Amino acid sequence: MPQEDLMVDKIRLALWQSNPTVGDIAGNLRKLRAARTMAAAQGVDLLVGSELGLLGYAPEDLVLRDVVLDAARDALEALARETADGGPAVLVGTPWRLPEGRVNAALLLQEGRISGVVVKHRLPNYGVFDEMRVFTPGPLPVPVLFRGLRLGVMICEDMWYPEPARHLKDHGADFLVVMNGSPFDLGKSGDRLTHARARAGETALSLMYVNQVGGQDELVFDGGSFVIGADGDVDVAAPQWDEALVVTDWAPTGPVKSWQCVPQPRPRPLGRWEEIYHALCVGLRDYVEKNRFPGVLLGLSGGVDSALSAAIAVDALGPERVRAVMMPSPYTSAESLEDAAACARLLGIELETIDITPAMTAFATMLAPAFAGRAPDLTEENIQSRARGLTLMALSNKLGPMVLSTGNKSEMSVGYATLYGDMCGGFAVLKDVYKTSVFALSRWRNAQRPEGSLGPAGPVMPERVITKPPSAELRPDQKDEDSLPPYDQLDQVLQLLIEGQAGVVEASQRSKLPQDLVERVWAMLGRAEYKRRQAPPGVKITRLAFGRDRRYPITNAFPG
Ligand SMILES: Nc1ncnc2c1ncn2[C@@H]1O[C@H](COP(=O)(O)OP(=O)(O)OC[C@H]2O[C@@H]([n+]3cccc(C(=O)O)c3)[C@H](O)[C@@H]2O)[C@@H](O)[C@H]1O
Ligand SMILES: Nc1ncnc2c1ncn2[C@@H]1O[C@H](COP(=O)(O)OP(=O)(O)OP(=O)(O)O)[C@@H](O)[C@H]1O
Ligand SMILES: NC(=O)CC[C@H](N)C(=O)O
Repeated sequence: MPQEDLMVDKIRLALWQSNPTVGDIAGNLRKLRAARTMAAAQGVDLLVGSELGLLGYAPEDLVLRDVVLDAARDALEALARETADGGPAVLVGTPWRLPEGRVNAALLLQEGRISGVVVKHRLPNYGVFDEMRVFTPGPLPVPVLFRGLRLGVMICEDMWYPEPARHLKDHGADFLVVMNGSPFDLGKSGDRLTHARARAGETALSLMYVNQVGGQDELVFDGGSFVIGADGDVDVAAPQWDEALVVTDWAPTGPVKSWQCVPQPRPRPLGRWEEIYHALCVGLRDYVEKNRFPGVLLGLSGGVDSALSAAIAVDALGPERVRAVMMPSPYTSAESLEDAAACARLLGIELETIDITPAMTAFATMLAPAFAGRAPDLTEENIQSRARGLTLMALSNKLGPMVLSTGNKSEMSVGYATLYGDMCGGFAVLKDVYKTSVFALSRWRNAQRPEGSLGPAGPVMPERVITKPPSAELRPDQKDEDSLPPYDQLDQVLQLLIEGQAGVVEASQRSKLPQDLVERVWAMLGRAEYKRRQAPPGVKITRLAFGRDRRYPITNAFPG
């Protein structure tokens, strides 16, 4: 019977906002089956997943391996057979092999078979994306048929340009369904809505947007799936930062009988600091869980970076999975000892003390002949930082938790950190957070406990940790501002030079700060590239994070 004759007058679609683990096809399939069972219990006709949901986004070079594609195909064929049970059909994202090459695809599974394949047309190849490297682009998409409906399926980047949606509309799409692996950054949810509204407006079609949630290496996915009407109004919104199965009801309405979704109450939108804090917790939690660490350990100095890193770790993993170590030297102040102890107490974590003075003495003795006649300088300061790094790595080797690195974006920008010292570790949760934001997030967390947190209510660090001048305490009376511009100025200039891509003259004009200060920051930024290449990964939250997003040569003789 022709599909049009089967045309339904209402349909129930479930949006499956899932947190897959990249590469875990069997585990992701298990979760998809569980979601389908839940959807079946609610009378769902079609379950819609996120981009490459079976393998997880972003799979990078994994999809170049034939065994991976074979495993994805076997899993898909098994799931397709299961849809003969009369339960919901499934629209699932997966890498797929076609005669033209390896593609980023969406497969419609219904009535025991694969009934449609849609291929991603626009492969993003900028910023953190490298899809041209591993996939062949498909032609402009045409609708897939489901119970007489023409589903206008697009995959992520395809929604960011007008042609795919227009092509689907020209081929009779009843509404648009977009499957996404769209990572979080500040401002991303606004961008998504702008593009979704543009496509809905141009085609006069409603649009369903399904995104992944969870952390994957440096990327974190906020979910935030939604449905908008052709008028651009948000009818349905899934929560951010959590897995969700959202059941939606659709019917042709209005004078022209266009398919629309029945509106639902929407979750409370998150504020700026709350959103960033969630991103950091989810990014760290999933890195630790998906790489199967029992927990984390970190140096707790009494300073704000390690205090905030510890708070995030406790909120994400629970106090019993976070271990802190105070490693005093002769330069450590009584204030720092008190503040580290107070942080640990407030967070409910164990604080161990391991004095690094014996290591400093041992190195001084070992190096004395080689250093004869030379005055102490930065070398000895870095040895302190390295003694701490070595101690933490030894504890990690012996006991199993991953070392949490505490460096922030301001320090990473200008190289204000010791290679193989405080830069050592597996993951740097604050890597993309400027120091001024570290202060703001600390104040925010002291004032409220985030929803879903495994940490305590109430303040997590003494006020003094936030208000005292930052110091590395590697020599008497040292302050960060002896070597760096004040953080409010430094961060303003860095944001202009990095995210704003401004030149020195423009950054000086826009910040109203002296050009020689901006030149100094620009020089430090360039010189520190070698350190950043050796830095641990961390959660991307800004428009331009270090790592895959910003690739400058280390050896770089371009003047200015
Ligand atoms: N282009 C390049 N490619 C590869 N390697 C390069 C390099 N340039 C230098 N190097 C190597 O790197 C070494 C210099 O780097 P490194 O040993 O790290 O030392 P360095 O950058 O000279 O000093 C560390 C800086 O970080 C500050 N710090 C340390 C610890 C904590 C904090 C804090 O407040 O959080 C701040 C400290 O006050 C100092 O300003 C050189 O001796 C050389 O071996
Ligand atoms: N006395 C210490 N005991 C334990 N860890 C330390 C100590 N000093 C430094 N560290 C570790 O090294 C990291 C870099 O610390 P440092 O004090 O040099 O600068 P910072 O960037 O101001 O960090 P923080 O604000 O946490 O002090 C700290 O975050 C901490 O993890
Ligand atoms: N997976 C993708 O195609 C992501 C690209 C897209 N522009 C986004 O970040 O939302």
